[in-house]
Amino acid sequence: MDAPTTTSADHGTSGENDKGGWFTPRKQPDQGHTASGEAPEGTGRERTAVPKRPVASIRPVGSGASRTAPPPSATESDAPPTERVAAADDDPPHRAPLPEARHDQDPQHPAAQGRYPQHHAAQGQMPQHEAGHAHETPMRLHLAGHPHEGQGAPAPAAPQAHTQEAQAAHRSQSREVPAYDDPFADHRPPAAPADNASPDAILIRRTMAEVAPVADKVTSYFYALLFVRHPELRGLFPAAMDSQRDRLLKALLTAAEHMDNAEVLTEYLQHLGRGHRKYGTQAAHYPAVGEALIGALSRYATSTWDEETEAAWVRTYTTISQIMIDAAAQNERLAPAWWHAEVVSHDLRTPDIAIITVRPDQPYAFVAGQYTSLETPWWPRIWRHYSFAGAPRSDGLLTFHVKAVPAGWVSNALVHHARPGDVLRLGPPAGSMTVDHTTDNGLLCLGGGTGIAPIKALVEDVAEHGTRRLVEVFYGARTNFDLYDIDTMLRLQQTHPWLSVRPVVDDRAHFPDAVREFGPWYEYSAYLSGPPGMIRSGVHALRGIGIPVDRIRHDSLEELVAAGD
Ligand SMILES: NC(=O)C1=CN([C@@H]2O[C@H](COP(=O)(O)OP(=O)(O)OC[C@H]3O[C@@H](n4cnc5c(N)ncnc54)[C@H](O)[C@@H]3O)[C@@H](O)[C@H]2O)C=CC1
Repeated sequence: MDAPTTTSADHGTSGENDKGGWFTPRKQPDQGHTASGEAPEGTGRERTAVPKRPVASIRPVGSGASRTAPPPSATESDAPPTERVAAADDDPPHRAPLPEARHDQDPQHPAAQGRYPQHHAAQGQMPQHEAGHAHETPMRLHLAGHPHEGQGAPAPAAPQAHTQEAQAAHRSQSREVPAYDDPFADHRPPAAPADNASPDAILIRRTMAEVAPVADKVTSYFYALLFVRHPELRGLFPAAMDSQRDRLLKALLTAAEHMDNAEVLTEYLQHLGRGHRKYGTQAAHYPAVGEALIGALSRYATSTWDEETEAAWVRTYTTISQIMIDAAAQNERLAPAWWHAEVVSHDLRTPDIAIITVRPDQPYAFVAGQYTSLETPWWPRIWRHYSFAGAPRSDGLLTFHVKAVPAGWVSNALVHHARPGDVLRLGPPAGSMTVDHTTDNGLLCLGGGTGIAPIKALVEDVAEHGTRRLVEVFYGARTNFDLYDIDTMLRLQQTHPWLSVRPVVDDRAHFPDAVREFGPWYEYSAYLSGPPGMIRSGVHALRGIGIPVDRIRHDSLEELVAAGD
């Protein structure tokens, strides 16, 4: 997924715990993992030496109370904040009494003569490939409903070892919890009736309703307050605070709004807390963020803000931050905050799509279908999401499919500048679009464009488990040329008799409709990966052919929609 994650955020830094913030986390922060060794910014062919890890990342945490306050963490200096908001240095608003943190409430070119049918899946022989795109072996495509008859099961493969931590992380992610961001974006529950909502939730929602029309102003003011009061935090943010800057604020507000949905919220916040380790976020940063949050809300919710409301926000933010802090602390024992990964191969498949393989500096456990966040040396602190284009490998290498999109900083750097020897940074694996090995349902997979990457991983995962499961892959592209990885998919089809691959060329965005011509799909679980619009129409098409929503998996639409790079 080429979805940006977190150019912003979140994380401030530094805060010394005893500096009079209105909120003091109950647990004192552990020594943080600050971002360090950032490569010089540039757009050219700078080569970057592998930065040294500043701190051993894995260590016991102990109880929160046993942790000690960290030294100031900002190791990078950056441009001063450009956001200026009137009264940014106003006196802080009236503060409600500090609450105790409530730990107990933790809650994818064949040649142009290709004959892939337009708007429906291909049948018959594949056209030959153009020069530079590998083999010319015509391959016969299966017809839906027949490809698996009389075919044997694939040879069992050795089970892939995963670390306890990766498995735990995988288990912990339900469909209801997108990997990042708004946990309710794809499955937004109906708002709890006012009389079922907690008193704090009612006050929180009242504030949210008032500030909604001026959300942009609240966002600007929030960051201005944060950086003016805590300029040391600015270095943890990207040099350019673009449209993604509000992801932290948005996440916090979303969480606050759904405080009554403790189960989903807790899982979301724990993931959010773990994910923020790669930014160098420390427990002591949370008060600064909380102050800015309250400051911005109180400034713009003028007609509804009162002591009671502020107290509700303080309690709510305290709970939110404590869950994130605890989750990050627990994760410190299990995994590094981030990994360095050296580019070992760079295969430019089309003028704007590259298949990039990297070697992490430490073991990197993940589950097929997941994705990671990735930072390049050219654009420090700008992270983007990419899916692993394969199941875990014994040599530990990881592969990504990257399409350079207009104005895409990270994607253009990766496609047009990255070369073997360059060193990237990776965040932890995330995502729940993974194979459920507890059933023997068939897999109906739709991969649009570079969205074919995680679909390939799912196919490899099924192959490694050695079970007889039918896998039907529809590979959508706007032109034949855009089927940049069809060779690989067809080779997999030749190897695995249970696998059927159907390229679907369509430039009118009707790709998902192809599945309607095949089936039936009653005994299948569906997996969707591609542009947001494809996901939406795909879900619609799949539900229309009788696949229940709980058997349809895809990554967070919220993240895909946010993809600008
Ligand atoms: N690189 C990666 O690891 C991953 C990328 N993605 C996402 O996949 C997308 C790939 O973009 P491109 O390769 O430029 O894809 P694209 O825009 O060329 O579209 C790919 C296919 O989806 C169909 N499609 C596009 N919009 C549609 C709509 N609204 N309704 C129905 N069908 C539609 C197209 O007709 C085509 O068949 C990006 O949004 C990326 O974020 C998703 C998962 C992994």
